[in-house]
Amino acid sequence: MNTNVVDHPLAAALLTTMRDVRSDNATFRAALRSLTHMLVYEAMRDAPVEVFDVDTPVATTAGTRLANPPLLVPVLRAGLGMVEQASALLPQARVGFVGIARDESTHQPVPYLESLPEDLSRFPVYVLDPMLATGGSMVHTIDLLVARGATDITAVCVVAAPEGVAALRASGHPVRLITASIDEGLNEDAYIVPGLGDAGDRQFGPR
Ligand SMILES: O=P(O)(O)OC[C@H]1O[C@H](OP(=O)(O)OP(=O)(O)O)[C@H](O)[C@@H]1O
Ligand SMILES: O=c1cc[nH]c(=O)[nH]1
Ligand SMILES: [Mg+2]
Repeated sequence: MNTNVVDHPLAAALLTTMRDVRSDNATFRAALRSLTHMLVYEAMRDAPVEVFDVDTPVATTAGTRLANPPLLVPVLRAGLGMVEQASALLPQARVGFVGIARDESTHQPVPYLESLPEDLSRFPVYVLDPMLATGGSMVHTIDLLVARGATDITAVCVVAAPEGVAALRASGHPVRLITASIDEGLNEDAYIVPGLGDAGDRQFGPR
């Protein structure tokens, strides 16, 4: 599995704002939006383009556009804070939704929403979720995508735990990972250390 840790001072500063326990909900959401911009920008670096003629006010020249705009899939709730910025960068992208809430005691993913196109065999798919902890929620999401024919999947996560990276790899699914950090690991509550807490709660308040 290909893993790309975005190494950039601006990304590191935004991640620091998100980690900081003193950042309020609005500050956290704003930093997540800006960091999503950087992660998606990096994730799309090698996206195939097609060339077409475009008329400037002066001449005709070669323009480019994405050959195959992706499907964006935010994992609710926390992934909602990433989708507006990703859509702004990719105005032709379609958006599907998956809702999963981790069980606090078992740490297993509990799915509650699935709204996806029937056939994903034609789309690159970008899954948006700030946190990859045990990997259970991401692997469940990717199971859904693969069942609909997806073969080109990118997980865009702000923070990943080594355990989550290993789970993604072990799933054997066709996925690559873009993240701003691979942290130390998980604590006894399966929270990422040092992490940033509960990314859903920090944007929207406790469930
Ligand atoms: O890798 P895992 O161990 O599955 O944990 C990661 C999941 O936990 C968080 O969601 P959460 O269940 O807290 O739901 P929320 O977004 O509604 O807060 C996060 O946004 C991921 O979806
Ligand atoms: O650290 C963690 C782990 C799971 N979900 C979160 O939001 N944060
Ligand atoms: Mg949460």
